[in-house]
Amino acid sequence: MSVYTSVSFAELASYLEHYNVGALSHYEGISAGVENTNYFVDTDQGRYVLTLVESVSAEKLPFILGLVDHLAVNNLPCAQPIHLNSGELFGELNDKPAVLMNCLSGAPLTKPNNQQALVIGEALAKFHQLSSRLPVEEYSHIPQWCNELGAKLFEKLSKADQDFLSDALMATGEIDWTTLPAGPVHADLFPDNAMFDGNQLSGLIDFYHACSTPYLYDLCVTLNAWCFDEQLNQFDQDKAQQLLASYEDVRPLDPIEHALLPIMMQTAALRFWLSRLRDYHFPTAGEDVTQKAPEGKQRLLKGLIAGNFHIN
Ligand SMILES: Nc1ncnc2c1ncn2[C@@H]1O[C@H](COP(=O)(O)OP(=O)(O)OP(=O)(O)O)[C@@H](O)[C@H]1O
Ligand SMILES: N[C@@H](CCO)C(=O)O
Repeated sequence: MSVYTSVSFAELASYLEHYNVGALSHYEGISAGVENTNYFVDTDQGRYVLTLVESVSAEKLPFILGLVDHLAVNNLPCAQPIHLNSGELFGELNDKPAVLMNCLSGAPLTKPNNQQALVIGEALAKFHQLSSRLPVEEYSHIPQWCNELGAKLFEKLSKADQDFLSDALMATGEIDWTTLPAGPVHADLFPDNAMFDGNQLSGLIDFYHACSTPYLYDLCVTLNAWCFDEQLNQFDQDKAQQLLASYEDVRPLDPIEHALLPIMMQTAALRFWLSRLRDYHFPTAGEDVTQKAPEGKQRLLKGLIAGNFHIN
């Protein structure tokens, strides 16, 4: 469970008076998630999810929540922010930006099956089509981000990992990102950020990594996360092909995107190896904090570089 910021019943009850959601009856910390503080909130009108945003600053929230609103209004299944009585999409509670969302049915996935991967490929392509109508804001150049974080982590690594990191940074740094179609993307569409009722997608959640960057990067984050089993160290090529095909049924890739798919999968694996190393070596203090193991992403990156994990 990740609860970095504790909230009392009285504090929450008073905060909810800024919304038209009824009176608080019960609340509990959510036993999942890594970066933000989440609570289930029950009122006499229903169940909601409150997020105290720890991972990004309040200045980024108009972009992030504006994107979610745009997707939801255009019928992409996703959690919808509840407006405060003032019309705002977020408020402040215990010095943290606070977002109240509708509570989706179903559960986040741990081990997605092929049908669910197919559903997510289609949803992601629709996401990209819809977001391409929005302006490119909050552009994120992932290789530069990796370089900066890699430099901070370097001295914490073994000699072998230092050499491995240097080679990976050099190889992934060679992509020309300016040629790739880009726009606002989710950037963290792991199975635990998709709520499913059986094989039906009830909604995408956790948009706090959203930024503008190439759509291909977002697709590769998703392919890596849905098709590589970190425990078994297995890349499911069939599942990856199905996810990619369902994506391309909606939004076919450009030839340049096809050509850069393998190296972009390496970039996406590198990005999450580094962020997990950061969380391990520079942990954020909290009451109860979940971490994900960096080794899984490093094994994925090694397999992608060796050419053992690929999509035909
Ligand atoms: N709108 C929602 N409806 C139902 N459950 C939700 C909703 N939003 C979040 N949850 C629950 O809360 C959990 C944690 O949410 P979330 O993934 O956003 O946390 P996080 O700390 O930002 O995650 P991450 O690990 O990706 O950084 C989810 O796994 C899900 O069980
Ligand atoms: N989805 C990320 C954690 C949150 O960004 C990971 O699995 O490392």
